[in-house]
Amino acid sequence: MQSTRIPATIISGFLGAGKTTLLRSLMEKSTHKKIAIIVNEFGSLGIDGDILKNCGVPGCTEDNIVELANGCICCTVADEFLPTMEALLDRKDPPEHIIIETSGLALPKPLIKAFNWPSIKTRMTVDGVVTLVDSPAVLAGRFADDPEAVAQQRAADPSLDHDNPLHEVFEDQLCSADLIILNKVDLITPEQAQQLTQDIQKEIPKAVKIIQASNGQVDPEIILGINAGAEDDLQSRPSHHDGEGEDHEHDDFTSFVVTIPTANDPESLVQKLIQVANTYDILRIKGYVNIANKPMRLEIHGVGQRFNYHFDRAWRADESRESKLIIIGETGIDQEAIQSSLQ
Ligand SMILES: Nc1nc2c(ncn2[C@@H]2O[C@H](COP(=O)(O)OP(=O)(O)OP(=O)(O)O)[C@@H](O)[C@H]2O)c(=O)[nH]1
Repeated sequence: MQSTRIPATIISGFLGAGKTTLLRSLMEKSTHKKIAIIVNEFGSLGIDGDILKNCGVPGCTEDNIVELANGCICCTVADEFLPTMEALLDRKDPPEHIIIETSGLALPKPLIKAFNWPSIKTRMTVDGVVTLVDSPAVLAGRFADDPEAVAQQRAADPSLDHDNPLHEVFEDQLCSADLIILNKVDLITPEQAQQLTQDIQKEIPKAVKIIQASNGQVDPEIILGINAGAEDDLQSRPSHHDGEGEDHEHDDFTSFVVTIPTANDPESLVQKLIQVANTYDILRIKGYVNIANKPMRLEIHGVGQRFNYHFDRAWRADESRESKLIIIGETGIDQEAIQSSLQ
C-alpha cells in the first residue's frame, strides 16, 4: 500500500556548513511543492529564520517557517519539536513536505528517533537525512581527531576526558546521513574534493551517495524524495552518543550575544572580527550590524576565519539599529575577552 505519511527531510551539517544557503536554494527551485520549514538554531538570535523570511522566495513566508530557538532540537524533542509537528499536521491545509534545518551542533539521531513517537509515527516519515560538509574546513583539519595530541594528553593525565567534541558531532552527522553533500567546493580543488570523498567514505558505516555543491546549488529532486524511512533504520546509523538516553547536553559548546558599536565600514569590522576569531578560536559568528551613514543593515557570517557579508535590507523605522553578533565556540572560550575586544 502506498504510504500517505508526510515526508520530512532533515538537513544536518556543522556550524556554517551552508544549511540555510541550501534551504534557500531548494525553496527557490521547488515551487511546485507545499513545503513547511522548521529552523532550529544554537543561540538566541534566530538569524537563520530571519534570513529565510527575508529572502524573497515565494515559499518562504512567515506561515511556512517555524523557528525552534530554545536549545538544540535533539534535546527539546518532547517539549517543542513534537507539538510543532502535530500543529503542522493538524493544519487545515497541511504541508506536502517538511524540511527541518537542525542547528549545526545537533545530533541527527535523537531527532530521527522522535519520528517513532506514537503521536506522529503514523502520519510522518523521515524521507532522508542530508548532511552538508564544509569541505574547506574539513580539509583544514577542523574536525580531525589528532591521535598524537590525545596520546600526549593521556600520558599527562589519564583521568581527563579526551573526547574531541567537534570530531564527534561531525562523525555523528555523517553516520546519520542518507545523502552527503560536499559543499563549498568552489573553495577547494577537484583533487581535494575527490580525496575528501574517499576519506568520508572510509568514515561512514554504509554506502551513502556523496555529491558536490557550491552554495547549496543542488537539484531538489536529488534531495527531496529519497524515501529512506530513516526512523525504521536506526541501527545502521551509529552515534558516539548511543546509550546516553534522550537527554544528552551540549555542554561542549557555548553561545552568547555581543552588542558592538556602530562600525565605520564593513572591511575594517571584518578585519577585526577575523583577528578576534583567530585569537579565541571562535567557531561561528553571525549577526546584523549597523554601519555609519548607511540605511541598510549589514548581514555578517564568519565560519572559523572565513567571513562573508552583504547589506540585506533597509533598517525599518520601528527597529533600533543595534549591532548584535552571536558567537559560538567550545565551552571555556573567553567570553569577557571577546566582549571587550569587540568594543
Ligand atoms: N564560498 C562559499 N561560501 C558558502 C557556500 N555555502 C555557504 N557559504 C557561506 O557560508 C556562510 C554560512 O552559510 P550558512 O548557509 O549560513 O550556513 P549554516 O550551515 O546555515 O550555518 P549555521 O546555521 O550557523 O550552522 C555564509 O556566509 C554563506 O554565504 C559555498 O558553497 N561556497
